[in-house]
Amino acid sequence: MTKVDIISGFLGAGKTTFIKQMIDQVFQGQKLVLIENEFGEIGIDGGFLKDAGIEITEMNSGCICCTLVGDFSIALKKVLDEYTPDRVLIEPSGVGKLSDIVRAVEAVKKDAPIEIEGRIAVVDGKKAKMYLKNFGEFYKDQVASASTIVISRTQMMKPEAVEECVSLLRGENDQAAIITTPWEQLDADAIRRALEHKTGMEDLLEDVHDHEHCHHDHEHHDHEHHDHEHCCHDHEHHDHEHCHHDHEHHDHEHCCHDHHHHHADEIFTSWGRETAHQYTEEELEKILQTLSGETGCGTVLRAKGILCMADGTWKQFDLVPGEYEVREGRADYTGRLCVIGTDLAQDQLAELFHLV
Ligand SMILES: Nc1nc2c(ncn2[C@@H]2O[C@H](COP(=O)(O)OP(=O)(O)OP(=O)(O)O)[C@@H](O)[C@H]2O)c(=O)[nH]1
Repeated sequence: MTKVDIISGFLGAGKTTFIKQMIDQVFQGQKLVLIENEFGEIGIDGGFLKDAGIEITEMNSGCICCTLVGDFSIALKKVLDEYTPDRVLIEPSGVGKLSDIVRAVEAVKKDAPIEIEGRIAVVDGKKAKMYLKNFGEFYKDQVASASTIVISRTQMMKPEAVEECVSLLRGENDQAAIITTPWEQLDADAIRRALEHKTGMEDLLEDVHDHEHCHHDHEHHDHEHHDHEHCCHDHEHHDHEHCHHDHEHHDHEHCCHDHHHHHADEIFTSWGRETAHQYTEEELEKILQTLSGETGCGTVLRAKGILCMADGTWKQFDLVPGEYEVREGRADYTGRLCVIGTDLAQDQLAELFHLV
């Protein structure tokens, strides 16, 4: 019997980081295959997992959604035949719907001995509210379809903000185990318990408490709402809000008429480049600062890349709104970068990265 875990989560939520932690702590000694489906991305994450001896299959032909469910089922079957793994980890694109992937995996059950263990949604705790509001169609599906919700970045959040986030998520899913503990404090047993979702009596009581709390919270914390908006770039928020009226409308339709829903590529676009351009540290810093804030290039939701620096070293970067990280990287065959968002102005992005 091959176990299957699906690790969904919006753009930049922390899926890859959490998968890495699970591989290190929870799935040691198991024969693993990771199936990744990135949205318009050049595979930038793969390196460390390959080093760890994990077999990686990338599905880059498009976002696994209703139209690709059949293709995905075939790809999964192929992986099962080829590697006979103990466990398959599936990392869908950030804008994929968890329910679509579950359906695709379920379809393989009749042909192969598999069992879905974890339906995981990784959620960036600092952005859950904004994203639920602005990208509800994709976001809600991930949260609502999950058996375990993993909140990232809780170590950077005030306890009240974590509680508020839990309440919001509970509003979409009152069954899932919700991991609120900062990841560096999580050990294998804690993760395993959450994945198996074996809640003891105390956990159950806590759930009830959280749930009650949730309604209460919704009613009275408008001021908190503004705080949150503020930390996630007010301007962007308004942009999103603007475009979201439409989405909300369709969201509603989605509930009633499934065929009216959006495909990820109708809403999100990606821009990627390979480049031999060499950047100074200051240049890169400035670009990332611009990109994580008011870009004037559209709404940037995610960017990552690996670039050659003027001093011959390589730097890898990861960016979500309001936050970015630069790490030492290993030389690649050339520099590569990718930006995902809505209404992206590609020419301006090229200019920002000095690629015109
Ligand atoms: N400090 C901290 N950083 C985190 C946490 N989760 C994610 N990150 C950072 O957020 C960035 C994005 O994390 P990834 O694991 O690549 O996110 P992802 O969901 O795989 O992103 P996609 O590539 O869009 O699918 C990285 O820079 C991570 O180091 C967390 O809990 N704490």
